[in-house]
Amino acid sequence: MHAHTHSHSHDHTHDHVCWGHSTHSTAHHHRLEVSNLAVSYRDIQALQGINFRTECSRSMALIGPNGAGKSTLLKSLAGLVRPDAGKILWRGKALVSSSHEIAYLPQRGDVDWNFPITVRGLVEMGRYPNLGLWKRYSKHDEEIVERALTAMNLLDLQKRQISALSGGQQQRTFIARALAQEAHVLLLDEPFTGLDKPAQEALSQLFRELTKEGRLLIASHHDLQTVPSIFDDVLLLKRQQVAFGPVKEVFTEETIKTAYAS
Ligand SMILES: Nc1ncnc2c1ncn2[C@@H]1O[C@H](COP(=O)(O)OP(=O)(O)OP(=O)(O)O)[C@@H](O)[C@H]1O
Repeated sequence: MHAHTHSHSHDHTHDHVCWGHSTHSTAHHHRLEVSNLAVSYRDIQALQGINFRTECSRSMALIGPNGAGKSTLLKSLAGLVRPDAGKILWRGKALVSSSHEIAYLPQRGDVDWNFPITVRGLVEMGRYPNLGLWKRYSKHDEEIVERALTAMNLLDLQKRQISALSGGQQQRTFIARALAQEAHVLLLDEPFTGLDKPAQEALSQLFRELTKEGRLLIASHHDLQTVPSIFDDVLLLKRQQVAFGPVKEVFTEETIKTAYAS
């Protein structure tokens, strides 16, 4: 684990980021390819036959009924669950779970919001994968944390405990941590759940900005109505893949019916 963190710390240059102002575009290298993915928990086949390709600057919704495998797919992309079969390639290589390029935000219910840590403290944790074994938290790290807090409009709240935040503020704190990590790929498990309308609107605006900057966003989502306004692509699933593609093309009455049919 530490060895991975270490080996990744050196390839952290601006040529490798998919956002920013690099003159030679490398965006086409920043592709995520999943082929024939299958995941099971002991005797439960949670997922099989998952196939899709996407890339930086796009956002993708994972849609399906309870137990369809949305969280399982996000966890396998985050390297937290080991697939039984299939491949996950990020930038042409097998995904390494400790890569700082991938950030994972668990479902709200899976987070211990009473854990004693401040907003700033949580965002600073985003720098750890980038530090390597011997490096110290530097001025540069501090600047990145500051920028992430600013971007998420959290400067005024930075000293607050995460337990004393609203749901929307908590989501922004986790996204700020992903920004501090300089993640290219954001994997979010039901980020809109528990947010009121204004907070949802703010979060979808934020999604648009993050993808415009060149990040790849993948989120499980429950509200079918808001899919077209938030996401570019959709993967409908029900333990198996029902459909994948641009929302406009594949998010149809028919595919939705297939995914939700009992
Ligand atoms: N740790 C686990 N051990 C055993 N079975 C699990 C585990 N996690 C998930 N499962 C099972 O795998 C299947 C897929 O679950 P998953 O949580 O991925 O679905 P989901 O689409 O995210 O559901 P929801 O919308 O309810 O969050 C379910 O049948 C679930 O019970």
